[in-house]
Amino acid sequence: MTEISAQQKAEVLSEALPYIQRFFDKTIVIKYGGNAMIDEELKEGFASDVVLLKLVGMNPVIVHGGGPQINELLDRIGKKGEFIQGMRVTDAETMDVVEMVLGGHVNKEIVSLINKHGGKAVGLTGQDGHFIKARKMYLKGANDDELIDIGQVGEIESIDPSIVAHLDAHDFIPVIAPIGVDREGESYNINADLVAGKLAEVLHAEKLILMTNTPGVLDKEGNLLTGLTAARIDELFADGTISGGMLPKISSALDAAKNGANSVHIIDGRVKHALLLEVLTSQGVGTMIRAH
Ligand SMILES: Nc1ncnc2c1ncn2[C@@H]1O[C@H](COP(=O)(O)OP(=O)(O)O)[C@@H](O)[C@H]1O
Ligand SMILES: CC(=O)N[C@@H](CCC(=O)OP(=O)(O)O)C(=O)O
Repeated sequence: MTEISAQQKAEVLSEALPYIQRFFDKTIVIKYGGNAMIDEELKEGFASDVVLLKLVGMNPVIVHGGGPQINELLDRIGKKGEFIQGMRVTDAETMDVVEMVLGGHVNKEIVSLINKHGGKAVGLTGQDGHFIKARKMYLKGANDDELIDIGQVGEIESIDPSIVAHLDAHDFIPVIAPIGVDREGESYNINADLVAGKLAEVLHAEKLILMTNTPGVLDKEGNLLTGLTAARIDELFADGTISGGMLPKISSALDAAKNGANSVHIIDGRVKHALLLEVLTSQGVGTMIRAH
């Protein structure tokens, strides 16, 4: 990194003032993808950024993924992770692993890192207070009437925002694992992008930030698309530019942009302090998704 002078440092800090004013007391939903949890330095940087945003008066709400971490544990028990349209095929044994990894290890690691940096993080899954109500999801097949069963995967029926709002109001930082529950108490594995998007809607978030492992959405030549509207997204879906895990990500980003989140961004979580750059500087990185 090139050295910057004391004067330049002061200017960077001063540049944050209008953003702090604009986002004071606003909710920022941050999806921390499993692919962005690469090394300790990045994870520490993420945790300290979250604490900084909270201390300057914003309400960060974290939803985390953990896809690669689930794959790692599946590998260890000799099971291969399988995805269809960006969704994990989840049989009963896989669901146990999902609950262990998302509700256990990954959630607790993020909570503990935030707390180490001086925040007051509280870990939750949708089971807590039944706040994420889910039902079994089926994927659409090639023909419209064909439905694909992918096991214990859920789609969101509703999210009760009150627990998160209570935690925010008392200076806690909610850290949410994407597990939902139905009326019978059955757990469902939900794609974390869907939970983050819906949460941003019900909380009327100022920002939804999806942190992943690409510079943003790329076109077929690999160039970064800095802004996308619904019409352009339809074209990119149709010509196959968007695939795999980017499918649910863009769908939920667009739904959130249409239904209540003020601005929606897909950013590169492999960049150190990507969160601070996005929220507190004019160097917003990645792709911004807009309804129109
Ligand atoms: N057009 C595209 N632009 C960028 N990434 C894409 C695109 N289409 C598919 N992808 C894939 O989507 C991945 C991000 O989704 P995913 O693996 O689910 O990440 P996360 O764990 O962060 O949710 C990228 O690493 C890339 O492989
Ligand atoms: C149904 C489904 O696909 N659930 C995801 C939940 C975790 C997730 O979304 O993690 P990333 O954000 O790191 O991809 C999974 O099992 O991998």
